Parts: sequence; C-alpha cells; structure tokens
Amino acid sequence: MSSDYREKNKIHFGLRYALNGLKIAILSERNIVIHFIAATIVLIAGVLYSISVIEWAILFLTIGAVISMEMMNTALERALDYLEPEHRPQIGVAKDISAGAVLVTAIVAIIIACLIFAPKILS
Ligand SMILES: Nc1ncnc2c1ncn2[C@@H]1O[C@H](COP(=O)(O)OP(=O)(O)OP(=O)(O)O)[C@@H](O)[C@H]1O
Repeated sequence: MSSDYREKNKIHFGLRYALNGLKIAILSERNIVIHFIAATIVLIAGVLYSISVIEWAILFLTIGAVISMEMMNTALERALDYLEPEHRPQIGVAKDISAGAVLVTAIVAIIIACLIFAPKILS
C-alpha cells in the first residue's frame, strides 16, 4: 500500500468519524438542535435583510463557534460521566466551567445578531 493511499484513507476515515460525531450530537443533544434552529432563523434573516459579505462571514463564524462549543461541552460531559459516574464537586466545577464557555459564546452570538440586524430592522 503506497503512503499516498494510506494518507487518503486516513483522511477518509477521519472525516467519517467526524461526521458520525456530528450525527450523534444532533440526534442526542437537544441544545445542539436548538442552536441549529436558531442558526437557520438567523440565516433566513440574513437573506431577507440582504446583509453584506462581511456580515455573512461574521454570522457564519459566530454560528460555527456556538455549535462547536456546544459539541465540545457535550464531549466533555460524556467523557466525565464515563470516567466518574459518582457525584464529585471537582467534576461539577469542570462541567459548570464548560457550560459557562457555551454561555459566553451564546451571549456574544446574541450581541452580534443585534449589532447586525437591529439597525436594519429599525430603519
Ligand atoms: N458527577 C458530577 N459531580 C458533581 N456535579 C455534577 C456531576 N454531574 C453533573 N453535575 C452538575 O450538574 C450540572 C449538569 O450536568 P449534566 O452532565 O447533567 O449536564 P446537562 O444538564 O446534561 O447539560 P446539557 O444540557 O448541556 O447536556 C453540571 O454543570 C454540574 O454542576
């Protein structure tokens, strides 16, 4: 087997695992579905209000940040639940900090959406 083929195979399987992770997250995490619904609404608003290229770029960056942060939070929760099924204050703190990171990105996303859409809605 050539190393070129092996490299392509690695990329193929890496992508399959990543898509599988995305599928699991969407099917099992209500919050991720909510983020996708919110993202769809924002994207429809973007079309309706004919936002600029730079505004599209900022929106996509923000949506990507929120959804990936929620997925990282879910991955951490799952790993911690497996590693420590008992109730432990340290585990609680780690999960709270991770949930806090999701909250920060969500708040920033709301602020960005207001900055982009509020002037267009008001004018
Ligand atoms: N093993 C544990 N030890 C101590 N506290 C915990 C533990 N598991 C969960 N907690 C506390 O409960 C909170 C919720 O944790 P949980 O894993 O149930 O997340 P969740 O409510 O399912 O979050 P999400 O809605 O994002 O899926 C944590 O932020 C933490 O404060």
